[in-house]
Amino acid sequence: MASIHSTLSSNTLRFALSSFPNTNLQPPSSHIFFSRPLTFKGLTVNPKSFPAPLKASMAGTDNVVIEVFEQEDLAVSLAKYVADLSNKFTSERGAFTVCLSGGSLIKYLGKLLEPPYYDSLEWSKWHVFWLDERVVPKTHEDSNYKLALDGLLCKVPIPPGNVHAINDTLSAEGAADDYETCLRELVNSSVITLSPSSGFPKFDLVLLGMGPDGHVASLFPGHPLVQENKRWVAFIKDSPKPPPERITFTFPVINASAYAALVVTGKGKADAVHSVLGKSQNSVKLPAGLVSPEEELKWFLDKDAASKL
Ligand SMILES: O=C(O)[C@H](O)[C@@H](O)[C@H](O)[C@H](O)COP(=O)(O)O
Repeated sequence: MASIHSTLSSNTLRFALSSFPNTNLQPPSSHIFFSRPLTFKGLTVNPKSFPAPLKASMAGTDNVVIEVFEQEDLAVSLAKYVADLSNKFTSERGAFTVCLSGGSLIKYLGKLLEPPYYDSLEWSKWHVFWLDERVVPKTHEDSNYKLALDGLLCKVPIPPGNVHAINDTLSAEGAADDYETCLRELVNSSVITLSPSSGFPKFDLVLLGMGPDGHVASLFPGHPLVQENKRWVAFIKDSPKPPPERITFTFPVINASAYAALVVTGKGKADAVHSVLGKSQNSVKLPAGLVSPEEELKWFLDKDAASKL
């Protein structure tokens, strides 16, 4: 504590800690840091003035990293994060299982197509899944598969057999069942491991966006699916965000993952970010506040999304 006071102005410290009502400056290990000097409420936060790392804790989540970026730096840092995990898992176990969401996330992954990542990553060992998918044909503009295919997957040498999309000829119920069966087969063939503690599939990395209402994947605030604790993959026919019919991984699957990244940008997300990370956390947690992977959760925020912290 003394060393933190010696390196931070008290106002800056108060800002950092006010984001974490349950802050505990000892372990466990959550870090708040900034890639560049940023101004919050008239205060300039200089990354160099932060001890590395500033430790804090959040209720229910032991290992959370929150990083606030200038817009152009977010994609650079996200690419490095994904690449580091790809290197870790491909060398440790010969495969990297990564789950994508829809929305703006795909555009932020674009730096993976540039040096040094495009040539250095072991794309052939990637297995790609969707945390949630809209029940539309794969060629439809609403398809998360199409979004990822056009923006990323068609540009990298991932074997087509390692790209695990939903069966778009089935109903929402059928597609959810079929996708869960696909995951179980990949567990049997050891592509996906199982979490020893929960028995749910343990993906290496899940990449999430968050809606302005605090939803993640297709798990929306107040929807009964948020409580689903048996299924691996569930279906929804009344999604508040169109289109209404979707399939989604459930929270036990999201939270059995090793690493999770929440990529959240724009002023429209500032209230939800504040509800999840800010001082007065909602008593009823928004879905984004329930994300708690086994190893680490990292928030990639831009200044606008973090503007109410
Ligand atoms: O299929 C979907 O609708 C997404 O998976 C959804 O969960 C998305 O990730 C968020 O709504 C954030 O989207 P934006 O980043 O575009 O706001």
